[in-house]
Amino acid sequence: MSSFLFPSSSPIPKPHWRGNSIPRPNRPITLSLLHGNSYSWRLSCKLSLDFEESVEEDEIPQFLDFSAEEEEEPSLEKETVSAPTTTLMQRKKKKGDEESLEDRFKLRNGKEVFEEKAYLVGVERKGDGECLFDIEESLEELEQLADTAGLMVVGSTYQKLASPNPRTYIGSGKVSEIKSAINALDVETVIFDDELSPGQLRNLEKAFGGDVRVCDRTALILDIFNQRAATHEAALQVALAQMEYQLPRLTRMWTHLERQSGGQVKGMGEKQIEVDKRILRTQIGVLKKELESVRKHRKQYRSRRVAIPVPVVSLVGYTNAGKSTLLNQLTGANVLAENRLFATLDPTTRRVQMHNGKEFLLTDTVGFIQKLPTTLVAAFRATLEEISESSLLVHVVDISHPLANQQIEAVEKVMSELDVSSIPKLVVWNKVDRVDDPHKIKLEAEEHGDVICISALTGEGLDKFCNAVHEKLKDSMVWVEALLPFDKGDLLSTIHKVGMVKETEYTENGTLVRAHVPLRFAQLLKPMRHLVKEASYAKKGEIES
Ligand SMILES: Nc1nc2c(ncn2[C@@H]2O[C@H](COP(=O)(O)OP(=O)(O)OP(=O)(O)O)[C@@H](O)[C@H]2O)c(=O)[nH]1
Ligand SMILES: [Mg+2]
Repeated sequence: MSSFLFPSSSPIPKPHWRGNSIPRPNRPITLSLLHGNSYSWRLSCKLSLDFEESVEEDEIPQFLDFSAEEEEEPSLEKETVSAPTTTLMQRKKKKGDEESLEDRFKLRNGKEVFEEKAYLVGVERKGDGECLFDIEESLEELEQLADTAGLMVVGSTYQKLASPNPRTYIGSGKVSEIKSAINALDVETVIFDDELSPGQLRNLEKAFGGDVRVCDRTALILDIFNQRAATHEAALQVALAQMEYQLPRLTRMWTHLERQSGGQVKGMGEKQIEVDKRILRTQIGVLKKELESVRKHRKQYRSRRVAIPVPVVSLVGYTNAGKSTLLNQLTGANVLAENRLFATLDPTTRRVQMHNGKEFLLTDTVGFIQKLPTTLVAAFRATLEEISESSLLVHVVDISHPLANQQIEAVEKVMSELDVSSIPKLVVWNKVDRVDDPHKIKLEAEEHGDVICISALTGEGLDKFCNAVHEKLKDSMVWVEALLPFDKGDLLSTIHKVGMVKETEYTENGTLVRAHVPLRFAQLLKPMRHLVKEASYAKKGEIES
């Protein structure tokens, strides 16, 4: 566990342990520490249990179930036992369905997670032209997100409203309807398609009863990012985004104090909330400092890369569009590419060598999604800054997706927030092997003019893609004439690799090159460009005399 998330002295989390299987001697068991009130926090660790005495099979508890009470905790903490712990046990006993419960532990993102039953809820805003996806499409995507997070979606509903209800997001009738569905379908988590305010979250939890976890799209995405974070920097960024999300939502945690004491300690809960918030703010500060130092290191690495005059091309696009598959195809890299959302969080850069000997660096990075949480965009800004330093942006589109147009718009919306409008762009329609009528799609692409059709999976169109990249890179190159002395043969071969050579001429003082080269490289060639001027002045002088 990352110690910055839940230091043992912090009263913020309500740790709640769940074991994944029936404990038996010498059999490894995975314990998951779940946060009681939010879906956002989870830690898993594997351990083996030693039984001190032999016990009969039927005496062995069917599921390990620890609450924070068993640990040395401050007394305030002891009073807050997470409700879902008992729910899971009761539910299991109630159903008597031991095996099916064990079956619900699934491997997700390399981690074992308990596949909770989830119910999805959305609101369609009447007359809202802002929304790119209609409500059913948005809920479908939410289902994919839930699946990626390791949840089992058992139902969904939505309501058309002029604007979401400020108290409960949905109307009271809908709340009752969902309550019935919770009972009928044995729902453990209700996920809302929009970010809920702290008040809405609290009221909904109250309305559904303590057993049910209520979370929103943002918490779900943060949870996926948390599961996916593979590097230290990504983990820090996600933890920061989670804490920023959590900060205004701390309010509900201590309200039980007032309830339990019949109001005698009124105000105590509020005091504790302030303490919690202060602790969380301190942790946020520590995280930010740690992130800064990690970033400093990455910057150093990047500046070393900048010294290499190879143009950088960044792949951007909606999550699952095929960016990593394209990088893998072109470079033989081994970036995880799979049919789940947010497979990639960290930027990966590889060198692409084209058939004609030209080279460029290709960077794959985190995918976008509609309603991307602002806390995440802010936390990942540094990672996304890599994009703003590229010579070319390649927007990868999954053209086989029924919502390709909406996805394009969603990507453009995020890009407009990133201040990259000055960088040349190339649009690539990927997965042409999956469309019903590839011929029609290719004709459409031709009509658009600036679109390349490819299949990153089969390799179709990749040569055309590389040529288009090279042509586009010319936009970010500058025209130079340089006289390279004969002992600078290495520079000449670099110009051939990264630039576009129009002509070379061998003179008695060296090779005269006329070419388009990346701006950074043009600066490196400055002394040799002066040589051209000097040579032409000298020539002019000779003619005149
Ligand atoms: N049929 C087909 N499938 C593809 C193609 N390109 C990618 N895929 C599949 O689409 C899924 C997503 O591919 P990724 O490369 O992981 O997508 P990504 O854009 O990197 O996704 P994120 O990292 O989540 O942003 C994988 O199952 C790929 O095999 C293609 O050209 N044709
Ligand atoms: Mg990827």
